[in-house]
Amino acid sequence: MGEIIVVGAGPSGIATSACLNNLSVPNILVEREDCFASLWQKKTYDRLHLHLAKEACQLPHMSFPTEYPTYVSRKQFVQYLDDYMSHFDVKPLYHRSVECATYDEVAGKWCIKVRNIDSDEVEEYLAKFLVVATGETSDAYVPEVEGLDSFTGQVLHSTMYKSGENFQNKNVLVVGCGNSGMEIALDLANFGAKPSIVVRSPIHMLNRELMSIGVGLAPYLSLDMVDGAVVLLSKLVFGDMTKYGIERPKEGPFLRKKKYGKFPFIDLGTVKKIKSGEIQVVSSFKSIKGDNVEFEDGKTRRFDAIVFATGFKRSTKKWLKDDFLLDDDGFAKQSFPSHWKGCNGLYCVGLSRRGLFGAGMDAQNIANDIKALL
Ligand SMILES: Cc1cc2nc3c(=O)[nH]c(=O)nc-3n(C[C@H](O)[C@H](O)[C@H](O)COP(=O)(O)OP(=O)(O)OC[C@H]3O[C@@H](n4cnc5c(N)ncnc54)[C@H](O)[C@@H]3O)c2cc1C
Ligand SMILES: NC(=O)C1=CN([C@@H]2O[C@H](COP(=O)(O)OP(=O)(O)OC[C@H]3O[C@@H](n4cnc5c(N)ncnc54)[C@H](OP(=O)(O)O)[C@@H]3O)[C@@H](O)[C@H]2O)C=CC1
Ligand SMILES: O=C(O)C(=O)Cc1c[nH]c2ccccc12
Repeated sequence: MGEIIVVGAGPSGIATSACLNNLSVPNILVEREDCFASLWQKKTYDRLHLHLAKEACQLPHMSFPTEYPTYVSRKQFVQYLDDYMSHFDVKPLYHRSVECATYDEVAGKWCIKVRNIDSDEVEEYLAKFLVVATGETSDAYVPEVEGLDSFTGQVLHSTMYKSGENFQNKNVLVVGCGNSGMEIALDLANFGAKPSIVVRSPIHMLNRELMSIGVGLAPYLSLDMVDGAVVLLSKLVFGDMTKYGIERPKEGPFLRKKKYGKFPFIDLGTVKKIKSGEIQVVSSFKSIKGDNVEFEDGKTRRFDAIVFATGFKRSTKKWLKDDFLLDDDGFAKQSFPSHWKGCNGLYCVGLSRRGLFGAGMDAQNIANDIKALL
């Protein structure tokens, strides 16, 4: 029994539990993995850093240590979260996977079925409030590809990739040119592999400085003006990339993020390696036969490994029996700023494509709302 159940001990769930503890509101935080921030501890690659300045990534009531760099490393971020949990007395129940949550109109409570992965028993919780903090990247997405099961080389999703250490001199196909794919291709090239990356759609190329300019201008200028400035600077910095097989979209990067949730690619050195030929850009592929990949442009090439950096999906709607709070893709259905509050004491945090900063704001809003309702 617990009046408040928070599902997911990533940054969002940790921040929510901390904000509730800060208001002396008891809560139970459940997590399916055996650790907190499992994405950051177990499902991201070694060289990863936060790609927004630390001021835009810290959780409520605790700044990053002053000695931290502007762009915090994965390990530093995990250490910060560990310190944050200790400071706010956040204690997740691990190896608890939520499998069903339904609202009991008569009891006026959420009935939550949680599988204890250690005992394989199903634990049942009744709660007045339910907070969904299961993340935008909770399930790896790998597209169906004709002949993939015939591929003789290594196949992995970006969540399984750690570094290019074991890929030296290997021909590696990276599928997907989001921030994961573009940085994994860079990492492979740095370790002496021979990466090719599939770019199937136009993409914007920014770097940390341009991103910072865009985020800094956003509160003062229209989206059009911010995008205009950032795209002009991007063209000055990166030049025309069409000869390398990369087009820019017609709509600006910040408009695309707002309209489609498409994050701009923030370059950390990939573009230079594409220009030098150390990273080859290839078109979409049609099929796989053994260790040969056939591309839409008719070319066939041999690869030793395929890394699917093809993003994520969400399975929240499979266990959460509610149609108001989340859309079918598992993102907040309502638009900012009231996206975090549902009906019958249901809330979501970190599901509005506004990153860690947005998740922190959601967490504080939810804790304040629940406190006022108790
Ligand atoms: C490679 C990568 C880099 C990123 N870099 C940045 C960045 O620089 N800046 C930024 O703002 N954002 C970044 N993001 C976005 C990312 O979503 C956030 O950084 C952050 O992880 C969101 O925290 P969260 O707690 O909402 O989700 P998550 O960190 O995904 O945590 C969700 C937790 O819920 C648990 N869970 C899921 N389903 C269940 C269930 N049914 N029962 C119990 N537990 C469950 C999961 O195991 C997980 O631990 C990045 C994402 C990726 C993949
Ligand atoms: N802090 C950091 O440095 C990093 C942050 N991130 C963040 O993590 C989140 C997830 O990023 P990421 O893992 O890159 O996932 P994304 O969803 O951002 O990108 C997925 C990519 O895969 C492509 N894709 C999907 N299916 C196919 C297919 N069948 N064939 C070819 N290409 C395909 C997409 O192309 P299309 O657009 O055409 O659909 C897209 O380029 C984002 O918020 C990102 O910003 C990720 C890595 C590093
Ligand atoms: O998911 C990520 O990688 C993020 O950095 C989230 C994010 C929050 N605000 C943004 C503005 C532009 C690009 C990404 C983000």
